[in-house]
Amino acid sequence: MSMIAAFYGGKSILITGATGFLGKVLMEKLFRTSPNLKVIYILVRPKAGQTLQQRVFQILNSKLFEKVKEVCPNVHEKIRPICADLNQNDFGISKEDMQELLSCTNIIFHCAATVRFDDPLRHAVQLNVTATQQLLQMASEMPRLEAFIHISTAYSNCNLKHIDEVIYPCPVEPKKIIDSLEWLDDAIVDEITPKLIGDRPNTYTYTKALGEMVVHQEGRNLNIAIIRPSIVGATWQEPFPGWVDNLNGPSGMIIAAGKGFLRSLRATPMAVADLIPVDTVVNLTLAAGWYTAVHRPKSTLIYHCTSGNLNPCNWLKMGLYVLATFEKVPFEKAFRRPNADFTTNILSNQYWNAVSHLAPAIIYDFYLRLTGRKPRMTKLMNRLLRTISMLEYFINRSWEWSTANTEMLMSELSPEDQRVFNFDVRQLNWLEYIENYVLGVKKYLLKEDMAGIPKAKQHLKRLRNIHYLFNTALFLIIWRLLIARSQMARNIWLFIVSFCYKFLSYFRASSTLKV
Ligand SMILES: CCCCCCCCCCCCCCCCCCCCCCCCCCCC(=O)SCCNC(=O)CCNC(=O)[C@H](O)C(C)(C)COP(=O)(O)OP(=O)(O)OC[C@H]1O[C@@H](n2cnc3c(N)ncnc32)[C@H](O)[C@@H]1OP(=O)(O)O
Ligand SMILES: NC(=O)C1=CN([C@@H]2O[C@H](COP(=O)(O)OP(=O)(O)OC[C@H]3O[C@@H](n4cnc5c(N)ncnc54)[C@H](OP(=O)(O)O)[C@@H]3O)[C@@H](O)[C@H]2O)C=CC1
Repeated sequence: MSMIAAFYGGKSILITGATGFLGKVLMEKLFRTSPNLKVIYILVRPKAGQTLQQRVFQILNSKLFEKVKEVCPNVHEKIRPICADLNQNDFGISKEDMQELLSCTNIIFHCAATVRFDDPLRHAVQLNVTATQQLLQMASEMPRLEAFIHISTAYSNCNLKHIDEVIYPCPVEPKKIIDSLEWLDDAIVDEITPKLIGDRPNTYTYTKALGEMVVHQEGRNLNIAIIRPSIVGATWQEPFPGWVDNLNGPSGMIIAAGKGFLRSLRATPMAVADLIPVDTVVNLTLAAGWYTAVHRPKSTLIYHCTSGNLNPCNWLKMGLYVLATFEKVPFEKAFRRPNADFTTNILSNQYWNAVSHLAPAIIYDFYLRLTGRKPRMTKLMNRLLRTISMLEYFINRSWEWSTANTEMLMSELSPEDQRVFNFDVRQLNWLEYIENYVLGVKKYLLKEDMAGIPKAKQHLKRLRNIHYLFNTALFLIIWRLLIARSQMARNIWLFIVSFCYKFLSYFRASSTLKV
């Protein structure tokens, strides 16, 4: 019997960010392995014209939850959506709901965050810092609380090269930042943002670091653990391989490469591609929840959930695995054939951006205009280039994360728990994982049918022929222009023609002699 699964039985669990990528997988695993848990409270906001109930209904009826329904048929009764917006005071939770949460919650998993790299500082602080502070305040009023698990990111200290499982202080206290944002106007905040974030690349990593500091300072009387995952990717094993539902991190890039939009990338081929499957993060999170509640460590433990030091893979290998998978399972209606290069040089990257990205987009838009349609490719390409420029920081560096706490936790698990809540990334086969990831992107993000693969292959063949034809025509035009203008080009041309003629004559003569 799994001790961890048994521990969550009968518990009331509060999850923030349950409608997000990680939150959904966390909820699924909890219901599947501890179907006798009492209730999962989820803080949800109405969104995109959908009520809370509609959002929950959609999640529970998705493919991800198919297995859950077999082991926990009354899952609808065990999930309790609570209307909440983490940007509001007291999260805008009604008095009755708040009362229930305060008196019943046993475990908190705080996953909600803004993961956008370009969020204005004010918004990122509101969600990643102030909301965390408010949740800690709530937690301190919960008499039955056994553990508070905060999800951070391994990149919260990406300004360092070697990162230990400790909290690194930020120069300006989070409280001071929160206070000053109350009276500073947006223009001044924008002006001081680069100074505040310092050598971090964006407001996301900076505010996640501030969030950790808040947890450390204001959660002293609570049983807390912090999980720091690196780049979270599709599921590895559970509930099935390759599940993914948003474009963050590599998923968007896999689509862009598979559809032939992304043809070159400024990336360091040998830098470590620190991907971690979402189900691995969830297993570690649940194990940490159990350990924190049962063993009550004296200080806040931080767990690095990374792959680089245990089972490293670099961007070159990952890129080649992705490209190899496109050969077997191509995406439909590609713009160009998937084929990409990594470059580390900024100038050559700009050249390839112009030649491989912008020029084909402009030519295609010209064709759309000619055929009376609205041009859209250049706009799309510029958006993609902007996204890539924000990811470049992460694909041109390597970090070393120590994993002593994570390894300690693994050793504390029974053999059964090591199997059910497996977070040993050493067992991961990257090629197999990437194949399933690409397949998952095709199925769950692009909603493409496997029956369309022969047609997609046919389409790629057509694109290859167009590519050859285009290159040949371009070569001939340039050559013709050169011959018209340069004596040297004419001489080379005459030399090639006479050489070919002599070669053919010799070949013909020798074959006549043989007969
Ligand atoms: C030498 C030889 C080599 C040969 C081999 C070469 C092979 C190369 C093949 C290439 C194969 C590729 C596979 C490898 C991938 C490499 C890249 C991997 C990148 C990894 C990055 C890791 C970062 C990790 C950081 C830390 C991790 C975390 O803690 S947080 C999680 C990460 N967070 C994010 O990823 C958020 C990023 N997103 C944003 O910040 C914003 O969305 C944005 C700034 C990117 C865009 O903002 P904007 O306001 O313009 O648009 P928005 O409204 O958000 O969306 C507009 C449309 O764009 C779509 N979208 C959104 N995000 C992405 C995305 N990441 N990728 C693609 N598209 C995206 C969005 O859905 C919208 O679409 P529509 O609705 O259709 O308009
Ligand atoms: N994805 C990754 O690569 C990594 C993620 N992480 C961390 O993991 C955690 C989960 O990330 P992930 O699941 O990928 O992110 P998602 O963007 O998929 O999910 C974010 C969640 O936060 C919720 N949320 C955002 N704003 C509010 C708000 N104002 N009120 C209520 N809820 C809100 C979202 O709700 P809604 O659906 O309503 O928008 C959603 O449920 C985050 O803390 C992130 O920092 C760490 C490392 C890597």
